[in-house]
Amino acid sequence: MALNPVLGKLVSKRVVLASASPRRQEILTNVGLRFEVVPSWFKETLEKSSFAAPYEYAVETAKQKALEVANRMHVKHLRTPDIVIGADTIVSVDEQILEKPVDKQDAYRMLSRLSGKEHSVFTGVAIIHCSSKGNQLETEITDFYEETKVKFSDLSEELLWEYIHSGEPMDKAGGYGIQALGGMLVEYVHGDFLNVVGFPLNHFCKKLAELYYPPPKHTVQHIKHDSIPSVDTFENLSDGESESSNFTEHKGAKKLNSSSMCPSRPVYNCENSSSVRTDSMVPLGNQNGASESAAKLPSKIVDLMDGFKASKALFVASKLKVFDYLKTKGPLKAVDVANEVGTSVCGTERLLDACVALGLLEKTSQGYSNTDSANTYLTSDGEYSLHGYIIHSNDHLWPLFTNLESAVREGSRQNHRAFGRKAEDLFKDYYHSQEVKQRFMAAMHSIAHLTARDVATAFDLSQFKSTCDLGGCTGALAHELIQIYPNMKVTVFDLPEVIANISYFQPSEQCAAPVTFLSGDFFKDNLPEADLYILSRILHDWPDERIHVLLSKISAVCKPGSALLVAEIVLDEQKTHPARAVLQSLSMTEGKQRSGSEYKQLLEKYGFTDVQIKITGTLLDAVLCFKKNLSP
Ligand SMILES: Cc1cn([C@H]2C[C@H](O)[C@@H](COP(=O)(O)OP(=O)(O)OP(=O)(O)O)O2)c(=O)[nH]c1=O
Repeated sequence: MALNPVLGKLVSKRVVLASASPRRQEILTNVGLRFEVVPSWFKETLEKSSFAAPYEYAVETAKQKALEVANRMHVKHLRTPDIVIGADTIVSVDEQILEKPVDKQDAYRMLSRLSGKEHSVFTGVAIIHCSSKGNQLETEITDFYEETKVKFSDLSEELLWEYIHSGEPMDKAGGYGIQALGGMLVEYVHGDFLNVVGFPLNHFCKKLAELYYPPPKHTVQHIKHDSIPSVDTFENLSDGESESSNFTEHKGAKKLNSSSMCPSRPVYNCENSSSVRTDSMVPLGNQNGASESAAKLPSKIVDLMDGFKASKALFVASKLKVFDYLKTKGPLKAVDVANEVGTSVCGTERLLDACVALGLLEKTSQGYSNTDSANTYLTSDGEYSLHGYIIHSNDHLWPLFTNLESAVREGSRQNHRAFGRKAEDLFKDYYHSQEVKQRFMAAMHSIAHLTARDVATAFDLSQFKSTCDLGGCTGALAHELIQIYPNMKVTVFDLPEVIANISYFQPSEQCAAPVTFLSGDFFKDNLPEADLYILSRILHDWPDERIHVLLSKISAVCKPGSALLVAEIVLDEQKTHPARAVLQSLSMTEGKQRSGSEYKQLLEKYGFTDVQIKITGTLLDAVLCFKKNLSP
């Protein structure tokens, strides 16, 4: 399926996501969809027993969520969106529908029902194409659902309550979040994982493809609703009235007079429920009146043109500690954030809205708050905080990249232009002031901590009793190695100015076998003895002559059978992917990124053999090789 062209069809449209779910926002943002978020006020109170199947309930709720937003925007704000997307996720077990728990007891009730069993997660989705004729809102509704089967292990009471007390279950259907701690409860998943998290992206894209690239006319069932009934929050409605009005709604077309709000509570008649499903509806071409043959928007190029603005918005919000304030005090209005941070209200509001557009924050009537991933990655104390690396990117890489044109013209690093001093030696530059040193260490720590598990588990390292992480900085990888291989003794070997500053980065709980930190310069000093040496994110930074010194020393100290683990981004053989590595090269260090065969060649040159390369698919790949046994 050609994904980009499908989503590209939405670029020129005003798309609204009628959902407060940060997960849905994240899933759609991640694939580059641009949309506004207008959470629906529709109360999820449809009578469940009146639906023949659980998915019908989810589809109808999704539809009503989207219709409420479309209608509200049209009537109250006179801003008719082109497309409104609504979704509803439910868990179904033993014919019962579970939504979000109302309290901890309710979460307990739900999770104990799911324990040891398979259940279904249904997400209903409604895509509503809107247009405005005179005073009237006209809509065409496409809806569908996706089912994923999930099986839980048997959950002990202790585990169950510990999970409930984590707070995670409360805003999630069925009382669990598969994408986080709840993942530990799950034995298997059959079907679309993202469907469980709240949005069936694959089915959504297929649906868009059907809508925008319809098959030849004779195979398409084309149904047009002239309009849909106005929907309010369905709170004060009489059953009798609503039932009759909704029966006709199921049949299809009805005129909407958007100026007269006419609340109605949809109740499914099971026999007729299938007539409501409008999977095969096709919108009547481009609702903005633009010709279909107009030039296609090059969305990738447009994204690249805007990319620097997005990066800078992230950097500035991080630097101002917006995510930290929102984590502890959110939701906050723009004026409150401005007061906390000491910035202008209008500038702060623009920045916060930009962060919402980028999927980093969410916005509701109570104010702005962090998305889950902002809490995890963007706060300075987040579990996998990237704050240090983001600040390094803003303060160090940004000025260098501002001079990229000169860097390309001259083929050299631009420290003199960016910082008024030459990069005589890469690390002398980083360590010239205490502040810069700490910033650099925080940056290295955040990436090392995030990638530690991938590097430590890329190969089974349990055979090695002693390991030396050369240039291991704060010990993030070393601590992970000890967690995974409790019998391993790990030494971090790094410059004295680094070792003097590591205390801030040590994990609070003491490991049974602590990491040993040793000061030294791996180019000049004797290396400690070890069965396994590690060079993580080192080789790409140094020129060939320095690498020659380093690898010769490691090779000399390595006993036959000992090994060297190199963690780097390994380029493909064409040396153009992954883009992260290629873009990193633009900072013009004297070192370079290498392909798998180049690493193999390099390591074999220094007496290493049996070179194995593991492409992890994450931020760092791993290369393991062994010191050649002496010939008999
Ligand atoms: C089962 C499961 C659900 N969920 C979430 C997805 C949905 O956000 C939520 C179900 O509630 P929904 O009512 O579908 O959505 P919502 O209240 O979050 O947002 P809105 O009504 O504004 O659209 O549960 C997970 O995040 N992980 C899971 O594993």
